Amino acid sequence: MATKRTAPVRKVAIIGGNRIPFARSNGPYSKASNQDMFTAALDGLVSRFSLQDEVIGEVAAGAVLKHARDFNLARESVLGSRLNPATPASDVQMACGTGLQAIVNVANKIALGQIDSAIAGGVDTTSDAPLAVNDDLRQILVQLNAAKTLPERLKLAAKLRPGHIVPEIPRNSEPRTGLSMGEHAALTAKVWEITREAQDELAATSHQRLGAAYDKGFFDDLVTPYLKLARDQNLRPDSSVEKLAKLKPAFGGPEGTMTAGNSTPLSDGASTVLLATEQWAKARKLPVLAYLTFSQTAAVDYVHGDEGLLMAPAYAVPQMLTRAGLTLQDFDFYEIHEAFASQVLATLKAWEDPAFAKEKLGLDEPLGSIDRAKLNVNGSSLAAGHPFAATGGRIVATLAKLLNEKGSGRGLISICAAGGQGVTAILEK
Ligand SMILES: CC(=O)SCCNC(=O)CCNC(=O)[C@H](O)C(C)(C)COP(=O)(O)OP(=O)(O)OC[C@H]1O[C@@H](n2cnc3c(N)ncnc32)[C@H](O)[C@@H]1OP(=O)(O)O
Repeated sequence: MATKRTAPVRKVAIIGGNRIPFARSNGPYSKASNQDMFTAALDGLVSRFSLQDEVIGEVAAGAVLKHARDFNLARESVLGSRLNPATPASDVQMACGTGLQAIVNVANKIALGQIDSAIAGGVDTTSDAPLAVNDDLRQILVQLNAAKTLPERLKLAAKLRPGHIVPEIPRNSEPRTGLSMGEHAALTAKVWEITREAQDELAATSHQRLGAAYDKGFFDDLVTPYLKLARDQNLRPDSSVEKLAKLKPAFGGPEGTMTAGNSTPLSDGASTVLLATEQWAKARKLPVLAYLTFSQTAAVDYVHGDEGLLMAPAYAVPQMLTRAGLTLQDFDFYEIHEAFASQVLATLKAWEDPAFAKEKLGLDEPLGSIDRAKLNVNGSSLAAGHPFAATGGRIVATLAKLLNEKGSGRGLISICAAGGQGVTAILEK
């Protein structure tokens, strides 16, 4: 492994975060739009850090499922918030990696001296998914709109058929394979021989830890109640391996090991993170929770190759460790997004596997195992839910606070994303 450590030009401080509790799809947020939820998360951050009428260097955010009207989602949310309207904003899209990628984008601008402060995050709703009209109807409507004469319009209107009203519903699947994320993950679970018991144990632990963290007030300054929800709706603190063992397979056929309990639920929610230079924070007497020091993206060829769709972090993390001159064991906390319990376990197994190290990573030795007591210590997506683009902000704010509480140390973030991509980062205190 290389030992050279390349420091950023300016340190990127994480000041804090704010999110709304995550809800289950078609639940309490079913009437809220992406803009409603992201504005609520943003305004909660404004209140928390007294940012009323502040001009922030940039707000970056995204949503995986977006209506056409949300082409400028981040900017519209800024205009709907109490930030100064002179705050510029940009939209980001990297599937489930969107939130973390938005954070990395603005962190890089801070490091390079282009801005001094930023807010980044994401939002998603599967309740208010954008339905599209089918291609034939779209063509007729576009032509109707352009038609100049009544006969032209009548001729086009005569082409309308009852079947045209069937909408195109966005599918939670990969366009190039037609398989859902869950079906892809089930293939990977089989390859890596991930057992049902191991998945259920990870899921139960996630619920128990998230519940305990809420009980001890960990989220009091990270989560703002919204639409009568004070905690993540999916959370079942009394979750147990015995209860989870009773659920029937959801992916991978009748013999499949993946269930509704060890897969993330479809969710709605939004998150934000405040980042800045140390000087900006000092000028406002805002303590720094942690610093974002490294990040990495990677992608795998899941279409033609034998790679699992969600295995890109297995590549991004070793690449990042090499650049940072660190080993997988040099961390106090590991935040691995729980898209599915099987995906977390497959990634951990890949890092332990000598053949994967040699053949896929070109390394003499595997990365090795991690201390599981340090993994997702306050729960993760299986318990909290996973509104796709909002997960990165949830994880960064959680980890920064954990490091601040510890007073020192280092945390690893790993997020898998649709399209065979992965986004990872290192936070340090
Ligand atoms: C990069 C990435 O992040 S990829 C990941 C992207 N995310 C996804 O793909 C989402 C995947 N998830 C899904 O599609 C859906 O949540 C599914 C298909 C797994 C499950 O959907 P549903 O069947 O609607 O789930 P539902 O909430 O009804 O749960 C089914 C049952 O399991 C039970 N259950 C769910 N979780 C638990 C739990 N932790 N403990 C005990 N029981 C549970 C429910 O109570 C329900 O029981 P019931 O049938 O008696 O009412």
